[in-house]
Amino acid sequence: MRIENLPAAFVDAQRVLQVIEQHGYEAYFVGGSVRDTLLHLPIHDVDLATSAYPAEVKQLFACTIDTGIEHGTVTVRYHRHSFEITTFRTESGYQDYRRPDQVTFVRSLQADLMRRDFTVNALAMRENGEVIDLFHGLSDLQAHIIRAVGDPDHRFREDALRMMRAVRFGSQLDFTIEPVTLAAIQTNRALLAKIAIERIHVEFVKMLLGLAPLRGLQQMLTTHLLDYLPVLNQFGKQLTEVVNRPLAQQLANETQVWSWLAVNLGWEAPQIQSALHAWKSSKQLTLAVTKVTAAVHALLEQHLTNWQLYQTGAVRLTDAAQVAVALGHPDQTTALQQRYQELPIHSKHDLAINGNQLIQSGIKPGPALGHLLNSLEHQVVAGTIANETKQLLAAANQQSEAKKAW
Ligand SMILES: Nc1ccn([C@@H]2O[C@H](COP(=O)(O)OP(=O)(O)OP(=O)(O)O)[C@@H](O)[C@H]2O)c(=O)n1
Repeated sequence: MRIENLPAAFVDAQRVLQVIEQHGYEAYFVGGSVRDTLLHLPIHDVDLATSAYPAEVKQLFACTIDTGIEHGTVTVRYHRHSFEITTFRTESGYQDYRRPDQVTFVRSLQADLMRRDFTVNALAMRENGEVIDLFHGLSDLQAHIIRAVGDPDHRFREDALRMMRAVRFGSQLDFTIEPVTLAAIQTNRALLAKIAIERIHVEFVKMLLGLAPLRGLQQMLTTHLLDYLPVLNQFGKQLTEVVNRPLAQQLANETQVWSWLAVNLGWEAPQIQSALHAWKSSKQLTLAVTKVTAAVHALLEQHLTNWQLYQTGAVRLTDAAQVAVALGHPDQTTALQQRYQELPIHSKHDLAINGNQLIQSGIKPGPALGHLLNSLEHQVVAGTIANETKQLLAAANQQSEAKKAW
């Protein structure tokens, strides 16, 4: 089959393919961009595969970057776009990091496609939009099936992360995992123990952001992939209940994913922090999830204070409101944003007084001054004092005197 009118993302890449072909090599679009074009989904990166060796590719373009030359990948900069061009290759038994000594460059497209994970990811496309389908990827795409290319045991032994990827694509695309492939996940699950948590993390989050996240979680439970997921492996019983509760709305970002899990699993701040630490998450994400989860709890119990609104911030408030919706509660996004906008201040910088002004008014520098400023911030947010310099100065001096006398 041939795709007419390729999306705009392919235009410069088509020129790159033409250049390679004009020099006598084969070159194709491969991977996710072909799959997603056929599914009419947005395209992220356009990856190219070629029979030319990296050194040969480099000779053809003015601007190239050696992104992974030992694995056969050269990045070509063309009209301000970047394309990863990878020499056809086969790999044997790479587990976590692609080992150059296990990569063999080949001159055949078929050998390259054969070592790819799933049939829907093993499609190639010529510059003119003609699809090359050596492993029945098109019929699986039409039938919404995730199926390993060839023997699933081989594919999973080559890279155990593919077991997570199967579940991820199943949820992301709302596709069914073909039974033999699914059974092979259960058989090979222990191989996941060798995979770096950072890679598992990416797939797990994409899975929960997908169209069918509960089915994905259910598959992690039934195949026992879950046993190899840090911290969550201790929550099998609770997760069994989670998958039976409907998700009223798709989760929209990673903060929402972890907050939704935290609320479902009853995690408080210390548990969130240790779980996200085990999953090697950034401090920024951990802080966001801690705040959003606390806000969701307060929302559900209907006692979200102004101070909590203030501390959570506008973006995280929307995340909290959306997680509450996903949990089946009414949408409070607009009401919360309005309450937030009406707060007298939105950060410490908005306070009509600062430390220097307090010192000039006779208050001694030191930790007590910091406490005093925090207390003024609290009072302004709570609405018990106006955000007005004179009033704040008077209140500060009064509170500082009262402390001294005490
Ligand atoms: N463990 C892996 C990872 C990738 N691939 C192959 O490399 C391609 C590109 O991989 P990647 O960019 O990780 O995924 P995409 O399929 O492009 O999907 P997405 O960008 O949505 O993650 C895949 O389509 C697949 O053919 C594979 O066979 N095994």
